[in-house]
Amino acid sequence: MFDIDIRKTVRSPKRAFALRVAFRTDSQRVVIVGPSGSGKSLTLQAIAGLLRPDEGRIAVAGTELFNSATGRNLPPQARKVGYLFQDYALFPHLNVRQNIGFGLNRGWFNRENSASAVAVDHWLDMFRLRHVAHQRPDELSGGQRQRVALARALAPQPSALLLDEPFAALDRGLRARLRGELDRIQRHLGIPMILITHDEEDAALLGDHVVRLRDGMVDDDPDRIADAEGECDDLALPPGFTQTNPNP
Ligand SMILES: Nc1ncnc2c1ncn2[C@@H]1O[C@H](COP(=O)(O)OP(=O)(O)OP(=O)(O)O)[C@@H](O)[C@H]1O
Repeated sequence: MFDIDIRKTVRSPKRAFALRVAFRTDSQRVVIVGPSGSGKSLTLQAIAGLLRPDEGRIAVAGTELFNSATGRNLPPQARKVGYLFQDYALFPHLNVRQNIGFGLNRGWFNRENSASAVAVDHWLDMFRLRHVAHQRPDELSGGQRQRVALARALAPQPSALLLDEPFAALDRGLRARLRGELDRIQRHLGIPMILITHDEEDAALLGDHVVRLRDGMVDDDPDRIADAEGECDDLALPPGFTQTNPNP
């Protein structure tokens, strides 16, 4: 289902980060977990076609999307992958219905045609959004915004779904509910997905295949990941702060 081998070095003026990620799985449900800065988003961007690897090969659901050896590099729109951004990236001046239909109507100015109207109705019902269909993103709750973004990513019927920290902006209760909802919807649609997260609970429920990243590489030793998550424990306090409870 996913055959990924990405090598990419990204550089900022003071630092270079080397991404060397390879995994292959027949599972439809992949979760990439790892600490901040381990290369999760870069990996997802490379699969979506938003970042060109220096070398490697990317194949999803039997379609080769990138191969440095042959020069194949499908543009993002030809990859047919739905991408859910961390901040959802909804269009602020479009209502829920228009956001979901955006990819179906191909452009800002195209009027909704009857086939896409039926399709949008379907997604509004599936995600329980019909009662807010005419509201704009700033008039929605966090959970509703997340469901609109998911419906918009799924509406063009992509061959795979890529989710960048889909629950990060939500509180714990909502997070658990929407995690369950994504679980049901993925099973219902049978769509291959890769989800990236810091949260082991996401990995436990949604990750039939779990890829652990550290420092840009796949790490098969979970204890080392746990160490990395705790790295900030040893940070010095800022000037003027006193530690009131050194051994909580
Ligand atoms: N365009 C870029 N140019 C230079 N360095 C970059 C660029 N994008 C990301 N990086 C660096 O690459 C590393 C991995 O970034 P990435 O966004 O993939 O991390 P992540 O695991 O998704 O982190 P987080 O969980 O915080 O979102 C980071 O150290 C980051 O600073």
